[in-house]
Formats: sequence, structure tokens, C-alpha cells
Amino acid sequence: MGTVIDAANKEANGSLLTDKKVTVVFVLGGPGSGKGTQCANIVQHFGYIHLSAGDLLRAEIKSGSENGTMIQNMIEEGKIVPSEVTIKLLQQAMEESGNDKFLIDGFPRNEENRAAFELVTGIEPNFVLFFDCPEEEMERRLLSRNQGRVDDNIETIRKRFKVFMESSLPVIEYYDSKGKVRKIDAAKPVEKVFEAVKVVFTPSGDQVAV
Ligand SMILES: Nc1ncnc2c1ncn2[C@@H]1O[C@H](COP(=O)(O)OP(=O)(O)O)[C@@H](O)[C@H]1O
Ligand SMILES: Nc1ccn([C@@H]2O[C@H](COP(=O)(O)OP(=O)(O)O)[C@@H](O)[C@H]2O)c(=O)n1
Ligand SMILES: [Mg+2]
Repeated sequence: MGTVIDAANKEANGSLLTDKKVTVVFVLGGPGSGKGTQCANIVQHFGYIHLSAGDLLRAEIKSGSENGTMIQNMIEEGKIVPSEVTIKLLQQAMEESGNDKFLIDGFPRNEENRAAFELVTGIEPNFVLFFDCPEEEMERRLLSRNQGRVDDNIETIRKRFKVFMESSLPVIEYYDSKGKVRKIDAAKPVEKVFEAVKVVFTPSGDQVAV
């Protein structure tokens, strides 16, 4: 994307993103690590809006948009959709929500996602929640997710794991080098994982011993 267009985008989207202070938490982790499950819990307890990049892309396919076929093909192959498409959907959802605290789930998934979002929106995440889970466990979960997803088959799952290792982990490492990563052991049962998540979202002065 050219810098002139980027500057214009930033200007045009300034209402929410520069006038107000927004809180953004990126929720990252491999496919099946439990991002969506834990985001639902966080929303209930901490008043965030949950924006799943994958859900927004799937809704875009269903809406019959001109990008639908391209997005569908990328998802079936486990590939990462060009940033401009995903960022536009995220920005729209943020604007429409009227809220100012967002969990952005499954984004940024590669360096292009990360750099373009920062450039276009001017937003840096407050922190990054990273769900760390072994591949065997993620594979088991995805194969029994039963949400009718075209990408939850063993062939595409293997491709998604490869993309995660090659493209998404470097983004987590980038934020780790800035001290922004909050790593959670995501192999445990849902309730145990949420106990660890709660600690991250609770201001340290408010934590009570149990
Ligand atoms: N801690 C957990 N233990 C066992 N199963 C889980 C856990 N967290 C999520 N699941 C299940 O695993 C599948 C993938 O979870 P999901 O939240 O969709 O992950 P992601 O969004 O990271 O792909 C779902 O069927 C979900 O019910
Ligand atoms: N930032 C993103 C997020 C998802 N996607 C696409 O959407 C697919 C599903 O993403 P998802 O976040 O719903 O998947 P899970 O990690 O939740 O299993 C990915 O495999 C990509 O093909 C993308 O292209 N760019
Ligand atoms: Mg998900």
C-alpha cells in the first residue's frame, strides 16, 4: 500500500481512532488453541468487544461481497488474506460498535498484518494475549470442533499449523521483544485457562489471594 493512501485512510478513519483513546488487546495462538472460547469469557467479565478476524472474513464471504471468492479460496488453503481486506473489516466493526475496548482475535497473523494495521490505524496493542498449546492438542480440538468449517479438515489443519509457525510466531516474538506478551498455558481445561486469563486482565492491586 502506498503511503499517500495510508495517510488518507488514517485521516478518514480518524474519528474513532485518533479522537478517542482505544484499548486494544490482540489475542493470538495457533488454530484451536482456544482464542474464541476465552474471548467469550473475557467479554462477559471485562466489558470488551470481541472481534474475530476469521469470523469477520467468513461473514464477508456470506454477504456475497466481491472479495468473497478470493477470501473463501484463501481460507480453504489456510492462507492469510491480504491485510487491506481484513483491516477494513476490523475498522468497520470497531467504528460500528461504539465501544472503545477491543479484543482482536486472530489478528495480526503475519508481519504484513501487523505493520499495515499500525500504519493505517495508528493503534498499538496495550498487550498481546498468547495462548500456547501443543499441536497434538490443537489438532484434536479442531477435528472435533464441529462448526462445519471448510478449513477444519486434517489437510488444511496441517497447512494452518505451518503458516502459524512460519508467519504468526514471528509476530508474537516481535511483541515479546517489546515486553507486551502475556503467555497463557492453553493446554489446560477451559476453566483453568480462564483463571490464568483473569489474572492478566485484573489490575494487580485488585488481585485477591485464594
Ligand atoms: N481449554 C480447552 N480444552 C479443551 N477444549 C477446548 C479448550 N478451549 C477450547 N476448546 C474447544 O476447542 C475447539 C477450538 O476452540 P476455539 O475457541 O474455537 O479456538 P481458536 O479460536 O483458537 O481456533 C472448540 O471446539 C472449543 O470448544
Ligand atoms: N488475520 C487473519 C485471520 C484469519 N484469516 C483467515 O481465516 C482463517 C481462519 O481464521 P480463524 O482465526 O477463524 O481460525 P482459528 O485460529 O480460530 O481456528 C485463517 O486460517 C485464514 O485463512 C486471515 O486470512 N487473516
Ligand atoms: Mg477462532
